[in-house]
Amino acid sequence: MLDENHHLIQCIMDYQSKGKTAECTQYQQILHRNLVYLATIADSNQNMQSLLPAATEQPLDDSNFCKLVHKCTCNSENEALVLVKVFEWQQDRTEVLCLLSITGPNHVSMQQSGQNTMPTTSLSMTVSSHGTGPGYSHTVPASQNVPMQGQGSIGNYVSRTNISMQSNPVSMMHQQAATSHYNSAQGGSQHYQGQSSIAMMSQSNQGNSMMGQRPMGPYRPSQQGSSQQYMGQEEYYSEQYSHGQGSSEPMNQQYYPDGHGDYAYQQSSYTEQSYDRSFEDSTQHYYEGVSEFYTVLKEIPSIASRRQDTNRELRNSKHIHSNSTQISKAIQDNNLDMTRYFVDHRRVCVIGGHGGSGINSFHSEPRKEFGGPDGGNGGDGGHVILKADQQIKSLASVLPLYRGFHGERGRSKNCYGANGGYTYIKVPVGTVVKEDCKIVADLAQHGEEYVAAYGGTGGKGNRFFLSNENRAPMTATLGESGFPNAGKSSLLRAISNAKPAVAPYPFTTLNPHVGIVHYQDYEQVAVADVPGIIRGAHLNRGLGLAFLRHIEHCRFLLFVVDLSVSEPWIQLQDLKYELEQYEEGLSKRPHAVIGNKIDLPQSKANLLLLKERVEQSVIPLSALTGDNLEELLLHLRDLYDAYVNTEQSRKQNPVKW
Ligand SMILES: Nc1nc2c(ncn2[C@@H]2O[C@H](COP(=O)(O)OP(=O)(O)OP(=O)(O)O)[C@@H](O)[C@H]2O)c(=O)[nH]1
Ligand SMILES: [Mg+2]
Repeated sequence: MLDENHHLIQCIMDYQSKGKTAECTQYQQILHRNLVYLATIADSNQNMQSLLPAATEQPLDDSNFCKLVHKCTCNSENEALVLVKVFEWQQDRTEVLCLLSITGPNHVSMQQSGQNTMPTTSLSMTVSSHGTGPGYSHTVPASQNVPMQGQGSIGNYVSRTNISMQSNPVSMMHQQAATSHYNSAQGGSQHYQGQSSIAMMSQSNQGNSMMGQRPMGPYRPSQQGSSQQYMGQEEYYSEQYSHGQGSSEPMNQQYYPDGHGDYAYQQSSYTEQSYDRSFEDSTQHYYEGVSEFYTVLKEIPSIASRRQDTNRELRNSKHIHSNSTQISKAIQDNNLDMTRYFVDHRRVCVIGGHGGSGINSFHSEPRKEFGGPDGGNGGDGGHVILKADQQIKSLASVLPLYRGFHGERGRSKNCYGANGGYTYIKVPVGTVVKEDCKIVADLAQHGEEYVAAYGGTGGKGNRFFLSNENRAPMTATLGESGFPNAGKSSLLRAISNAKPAVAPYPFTTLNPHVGIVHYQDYEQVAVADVPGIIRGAHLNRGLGLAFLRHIEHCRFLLFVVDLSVSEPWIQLQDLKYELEQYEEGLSKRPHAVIGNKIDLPQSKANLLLLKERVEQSVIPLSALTGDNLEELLLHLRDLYDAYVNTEQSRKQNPVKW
């Protein structure tokens, strides 16, 4: 890649000196893609991220940008440090999108954890999600907006996942390209702040990235064109193919219109059966007809995918297509050897759409000045979904990065924001999807789907927080990740016969629920599941803390935190802080910290970090699978016995259920 960038930069500088702006722009765009690609790798690499702040050079202007990249790229071959600045080319060209640092030693580890551990052509995608829960539907007449200010829910959460995809051999060129092992990128970072509670307490939650494990909900019609992105992609390809057929390629040959044609170049008589040809035959056939400006070159596979992108960019240029001889010469002059490979392995970063924000609005009209809150909820962010399609024959059309559509913000008159549409990524039948080196999906049938990134939950409008206690709530939450809460209700269901509602969105539980835990010696402990608490709850944000009065008489507390999100200790800190604000000393009652969702892949790492940061022991468990519930029950009993002993030593009768 660096080698390739080096060529590109030389071309750009050449063209600049010759005043050929069109060509120059074209190459700049290609270079930009490469750099964004590098940035994607950096994004998934902690080592590199940690280096980013160190590289704070001032933004460069258009004239010296290329020189900087040139210099840095050249340095990279001999020196330990490479700095690459990625600029926004289309606009003012001075905005630094990303600073990328690669050091020699770290580079090695980066390769291991990231891109270069991929055997051949691979890609990384980033994913983030945000969404909304269900809301109330109120019919409210005309209203007027009151100046509103959405109050942040507890934190921003971005679920980011790197996925490795392998297309199972269809035939043809797989033998060389594919290898038997794949390493997916490290899971990206997630930023989540939350709390959780048992009297049971836990924060109204965001976030988990159990993308592969959450059952996919029923289809929603695509509102912003779930398939828009893909369609756009198709348009992109079909456009370039039509150019491709224009002047430089034989008339009796055509590309598949679905993207794999990029590599599966065929003659019109070429049928599906042709895929069963031997590798050599196919290869030979493959390069027929493109010899005009593509030279067959054996190159390292990891560069091949980038060359394909470059190749695609070049062919996409009307200017270049109008003068194929010129581009052919340009490629040869600059040693830009283009090779096509069957793409059977991609690393993709997918980011779910953000949930729209809820709004804070009050209804008002003549003779009805105080009509009450009517701020609608935000819409859910759109999922990013991989879908097996038998028309797709390779992963060539899969891009390195997909972002879901965002949900719309809520409006006054209790109008809910529209949900973000789904984004579909079409992949060949037989595609295997991996996250963190684990196979999470095998799309073996046409039409099978895998939700790679969930859209986030939209925020709640202030209408949601209307209650008898608060007739004029000023709270509205921002759109965020729509991932489930910490699992307090799930836990109560697991350890008792209580059946509180469980759902993958915040504020599922609106009122405290009590369940009874039975022990073999007929002792019983009552456990209360309370609504989630968000940061600022003591200021009446979210559902406030009013419900905590129900648990003021609880003798001990169970703090349930979601281990599947990053920095779970922040959930704990926030929760304790809010309790302390509600009643001094409340957070210091005898308590236990429960790390829920230990069944999720990223939880184990988070558990270690959490244990380092909290003094008391943490009980890791999974309310879903029942893992380690015994430890909780024993600890609960210890807390209970300690309470009983304390009361008895004070010659008081312990309160028993
Ligand atoms: N993978 C996994 N998912 C879990 C676990 N516990 C709960 N969940 C899921 O997390 C989501 C939220 O669970 P709830 O029990 O409703 O969470 P809560 O803390 O009660 O949420 P609120 O009532 O909204 O505050 C649900 O989709 C559960 O299936 C667990 O141990 N592992
Ligand atoms: Mg609940």
